[in-house]
Amino acid sequence: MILVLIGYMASGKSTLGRILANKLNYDFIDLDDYIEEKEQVSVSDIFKSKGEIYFRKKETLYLKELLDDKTKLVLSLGGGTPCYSNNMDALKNTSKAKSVYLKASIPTLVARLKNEKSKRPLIAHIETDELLTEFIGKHLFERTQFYSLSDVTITTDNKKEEDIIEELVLQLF
Ligand SMILES: Nc1ncnc2c1ncn2[C@@H]1O[C@H](COP(=O)(O)OP(=O)(O)O)[C@@H](O)[C@H]1O
Ligand SMILES: O=C(O)C1=C[C@@H](OP(=O)(O)O)[C@@H](O)[C@H](O)C1
Ligand SMILES: [Mg+2]
Repeated sequence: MILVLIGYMASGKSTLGRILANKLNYDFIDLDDYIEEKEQVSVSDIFKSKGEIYFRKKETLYLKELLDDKTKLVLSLGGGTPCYSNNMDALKNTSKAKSVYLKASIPTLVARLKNEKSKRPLIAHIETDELLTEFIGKHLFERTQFYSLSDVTITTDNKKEEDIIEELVLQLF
């Protein structure tokens, strides 16, 4: 089984994925970290030097590699992974993978992302909270059609990490 965490930037995929894997005694891989390790360059630097399209190609390549090779894995995707190439089809078409959408509201995402813009190239240049709110609103609207294809959806607003994990385990098994 590969449990795949999906959701917008700062929905908690990387943080919760690590905790979930630990609880289940599964391996944990964060796709962004995996790409950085394989390419020997940070995600931000890939966007800067090679551009987003190059990043999306690598993201698809490594997602498929992990889906083929791994089992007993919690895999946290990047926020854009389900929305490019045929990545969501690849997830839906393997019986090995179960996908979880970590749903968070725009205010929750803004509150988290305003302090963590620098490591996220798509929003690093956005200067005010108002502009960030507007960007996230439109972007999340475009992406929700992909996120909603997940097998399980968990709302995460105002919930502690441990409580989300508990809910997740109950829904998954
Ligand atoms: N349930 C939660 N409650 C409060 N803060 C959270 C929660 N989940 C994640 N965070 C915080 O939000 C930020 C983004 O989390 P992260 O795991 O990096 O998200 P993602 O990988 O989805 O972009 C981090 O600072 C993390 O500590
Ligand atoms: O939403 C996106 O398109 C992206 C999200 C990031 O991951 P997180 O969702 O973990 O921030 C990272 O993959 C890259 O900066 C692009
Ligand atoms: Mg992450």
